[in-house]
Amino acid sequence: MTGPDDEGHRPDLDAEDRDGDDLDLGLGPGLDEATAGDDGDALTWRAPDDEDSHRGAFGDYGSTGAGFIERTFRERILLVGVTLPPAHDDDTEASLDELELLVDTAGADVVGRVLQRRSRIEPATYIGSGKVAELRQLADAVDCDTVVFDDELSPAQQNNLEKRLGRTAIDRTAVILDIFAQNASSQEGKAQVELAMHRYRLPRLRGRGTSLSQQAGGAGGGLGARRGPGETQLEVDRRRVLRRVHKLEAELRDIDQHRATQRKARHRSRTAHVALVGYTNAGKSTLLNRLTDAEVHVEDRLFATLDATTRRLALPGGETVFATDTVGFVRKLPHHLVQAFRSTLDVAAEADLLVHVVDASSPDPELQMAAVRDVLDQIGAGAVPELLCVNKADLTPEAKRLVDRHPGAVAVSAATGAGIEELLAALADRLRAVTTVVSLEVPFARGDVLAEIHREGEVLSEEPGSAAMEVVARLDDAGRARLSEFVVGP
Ligand SMILES: Nc1nc2c(ncn2[C@@H]2O[C@H](COP(=O)(O)OP(=O)(O)OP(=O)(O)O)[C@@H](O)[C@H]2O)c(=O)[nH]1
Ligand SMILES: [Mg+2]
Repeated sequence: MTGPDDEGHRPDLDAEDRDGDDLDLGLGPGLDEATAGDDGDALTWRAPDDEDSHRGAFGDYGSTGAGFIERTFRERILLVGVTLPPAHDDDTEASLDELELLVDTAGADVVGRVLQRRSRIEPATYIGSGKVAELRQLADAVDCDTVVFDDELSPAQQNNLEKRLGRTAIDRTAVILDIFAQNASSQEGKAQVELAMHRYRLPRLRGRGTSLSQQAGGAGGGLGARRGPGETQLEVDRRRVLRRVHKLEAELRDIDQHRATQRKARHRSRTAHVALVGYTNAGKSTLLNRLTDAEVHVEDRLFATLDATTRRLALPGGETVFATDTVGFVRKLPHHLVQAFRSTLDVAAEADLLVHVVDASSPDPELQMAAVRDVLDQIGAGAVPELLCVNKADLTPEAKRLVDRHPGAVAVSAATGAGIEELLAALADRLRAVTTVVSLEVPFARGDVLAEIHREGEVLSEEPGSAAMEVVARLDDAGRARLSEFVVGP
């Protein structure tokens, strides 16, 4: 989001056709309704060539990361949190601590925070109107550029707050989207983030000021930006964003198809698949690097990883599994991101086992674990068996306490390597429990059956016995049933 102009106001705040409540389109419906109208537009509207670049409708965040937070200077930010029953102020403070870390990661400075205890959210302004006036005074006094609210603001709330505060008001979602935009590096990651940003911004598009054609200057003012008869600038803007949304959706569908083909190949090989999941900064990438030669980028930064990396991992006993590192979770992970990152997150839903990595040194590991399970439920991975891996045991004795409280959990330090052998042994054990390893005896003459076992499952060992070939293989229930006459043991 752009910073204030010289008078300390965003230009679009003064646009007369901005009436917040009229613009409250809601997130999903706003998109659908506009989507429906977009097909007709295709006849009268030709995109200028530059539309294909990553230059998004609101700036260049596709490639340079410029998102919601100004990057030419460090914005001064005020945080606002509301305590709703049954939560306590401590919970709000903890959430604001995390928001402060997010804002810092996005590259801005927090200059103060404001808390309000309420029985419910004020529909028009999120906080009470007296509090808004107080907030305005404080914002003026500390000369802040932007106010960040800890929960998602509706487009109307955001609009009303900006009018009354005389400065940019954004929410936690925008901050997280901003960080994702800065960190995306692969083509897929960039497309996913840009899509999430557009979907988030679409219902928040405003009449003037933020006009795309005005912002894009000469390049964007081409044929496509011309208004049709009776069409407002806002409609033109929406149309353009929707075109971009559709293009990104198509691009991601292609990538997803490619991914599905890879998945099918892995599935055919019947090799078990383990996904590393967990809160952001828990040490998932460090752990994958420790377990394999993945060389995934590791950083003491939130959301360092946005792409899934898969590597083969050898377990004690000789079998090999696939292990995938993936994007970290956070409390109140924006719904738009979860949707846009669907194909990346599917890895968890399709895994045979999740290794849930938790940072024992974080302020509240149990809360982070709960947040991770929330997101897992959201992405359809709630029922996948989980092995809890308590990481950063080198930093705190809390790791041992967590393991005691969670039977089956393993404490490790991905950084030092302590506990890794125990983790691998536990992994092998748990995988044995979720897929079936069976022993078979196949007459030497039945090469066809041997071939079938190789096709159906993963052969772990194959040795000639006295009377027949002795095979140990991982099979699913159906394969086991088909080959039952050769099965001699579990
Ligand atoms: N002391 C200590 N630090 C660790 C350990 N594991 C990871 N770290 C550090 O924690 C930070 C985050 O590690 P990552 O592996 O990037 O964490 P991640 O879960 O992949 O994080 P995101 O990809 O951002 O979600 C880095 O600075 C790591 O060096 C550990 O066992 N002990
Ligand atoms: Mg990572």
